[in-house]
This record gives sequence, C-alpha cells and structure tokens, in this order.
Amino acid sequence: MSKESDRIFAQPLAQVPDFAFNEDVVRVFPDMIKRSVPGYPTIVENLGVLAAQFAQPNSVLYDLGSSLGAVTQALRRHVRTEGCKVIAVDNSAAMVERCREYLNGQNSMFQELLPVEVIEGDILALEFEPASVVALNFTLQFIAPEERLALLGRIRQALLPGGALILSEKLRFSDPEEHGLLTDLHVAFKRANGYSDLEIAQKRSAIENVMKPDSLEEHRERLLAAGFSKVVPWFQCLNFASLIALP
Ligand SMILES: C[S@@+](CC[C@H](N)C(=O)[O-])C[C@H]1O[C@@H](n2cnc3c(N)ncnc32)[C@H](O)[C@@H]1O
Ligand SMILES: O=C(O)C(=O)C[C@]1(C(=O)O)C=C[C@@H](O)C=C1
Repeated sequence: MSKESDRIFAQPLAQVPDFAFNEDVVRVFPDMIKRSVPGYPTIVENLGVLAAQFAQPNSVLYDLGSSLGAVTQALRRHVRTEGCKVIAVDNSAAMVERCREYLNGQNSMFQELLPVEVIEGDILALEFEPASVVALNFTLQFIAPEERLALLGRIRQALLPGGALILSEKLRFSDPEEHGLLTDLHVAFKRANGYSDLEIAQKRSAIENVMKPDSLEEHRERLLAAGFSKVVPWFQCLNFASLIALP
C-alpha cells in the first residue's frame, strides 16, 4: 500500500474545490482515511470477522464503494466459506486501477483466497446477484440522500437468509450538544494525527457539499423501511459507527 502522507489541504487554497476521489486522493488515501476516521483499522479488520459469520456457501460478498479494496482484503483474510466470491465496486477509475494492483499483490502473497472481481461502475446501477454479505464502508454518506432508500431496498432484495449488510458511516446527531461535543472531539482526533487547523477547515469545506451524514435514528428507520428486520450497532468511535442490518 502507498505510504504517501496526506498533504492535500496543507496549503491555503483560494477556493476549496468539492472533494473528489481523484488521482491525488488515491495516492494518499490509506493515510487520509486512517488519520480521519477514528476506529477505521478496527472496523475494517472486524468486518472480515463479522462477514465470516454471515457468509453462505456459493454466494457473493459485495464491497460497495471499495476504494483501494481494504474491506475486500479483510473479507479474503477471514472468509473461508465454500464457493464464495467477492465483488468490489467503485465508480472512481483511479481507485479501481490501484485497487486491482493491490489485490494482485494479495494474490501473490497468499493461497486459497476467495476469487475477486473488481468492477468500475455506479453502485446505483448495479444488478445484484444473490449475496450473503454486503459491505457499505463509509460509502452511503456519498450517495445522494434521495437515492439511499432505493439502494438499500435493492440490497435487501439481494440478501440471502442468514446474510447481513454491514454499514459504516460518519454520524450526525439530532441533539445539538451531543453533535457539537463529538464534532469537537473528532477535530481533536485529527489534530492528534498531525492535521493542522487549516487542513481540517479546508477538508471540512471540501466535503460539506458531497458527503451528507445521517443520524443513527435516520439510518435505523431507513433500513427498516427498506425491509431489513433488525439493526444492530456493533461499533462506535466518536462520530463514526458501524451497524449490522439483518434481512
Ligand atoms: C470513503 S470511500 C470508501 C472507503 C472504503 N470502503 C474503505 O473501507 O477503505 C467512498 C468510496 O465510494 C465510492 N463511491 C461514491 N459513490 C459511488 C457510486 N455511486 N458508485 C460506486 N462507488 C461510489 C468513491 O469513489 C470512494 O472510493
Ligand atoms: O469527516 C471527515 O472529516 C472525513 O475526513 C471523513 C472521510 C470519510 O468518512 O470518508 C471523508 C473523506 C475521506 O474519504 C476520508 C474520510
């Protein structure tokens, strides 16, 4: 994996452009996401552990919004279920190209890994195969809010009995005091990871038009409206959480 550190917002920008998963971001993405998302390494590794409990024989495991394939690699480290394959999907050409390189690296280091297919495409236009595990790891927050329910409905329809959706997101909080406190603590987390106040402020304005977090209550209600029967939060660190949704 690239060891390049994230300096994208380090210099003052006359105008901060909307955040995009372009070549510049791809180059520093492993560093960016680890220093920006509290609990990210724990979430990714345990997503593999959880997936191994839900994987059904001869089914697909989806990694939607796969970026560089960190979740796909964790699925392949942990899932041993007969006849499963991983399908990783991302609509950023730069991400997909680098993801394929990293997965080739994983292929050459380990034997008996699940087969994997990496698709460059829009998850909103995907025709789902019967799936036992679907991971949306910090992807739904980048989907237009009005598209989210229909996407979750299609995922629910594709899920096999015994399977699960694992959904990780940045959260907002309806209580202003709770929202303010956890936002401040997230800023402290970023500062402790070496980001300057300028970097934090410019990143905030870059993502505010493209990334729209929901509250835990909104997630739960929407998942139930999409046809899921049970929503179980399994991880939260500051304003980032991960949920298991059962069909
Ligand atoms: C925060 S990153 C996901 C991180 C990744 N899942 C991980 O755990 O390392 C969000 C990803 O979703 C992708 N994405 C956003 N909208 C998409 C869409 N409509 N279809 C496919 N991918 C999308 C972006 O290109 C980006 O790579
Ligand atoms: O909320 C922030 O400040 C973030 O940087 C979060 C976040 C994310 O949750 O995906 C946003 C964009 C990058 O992909 C990495 C992290």
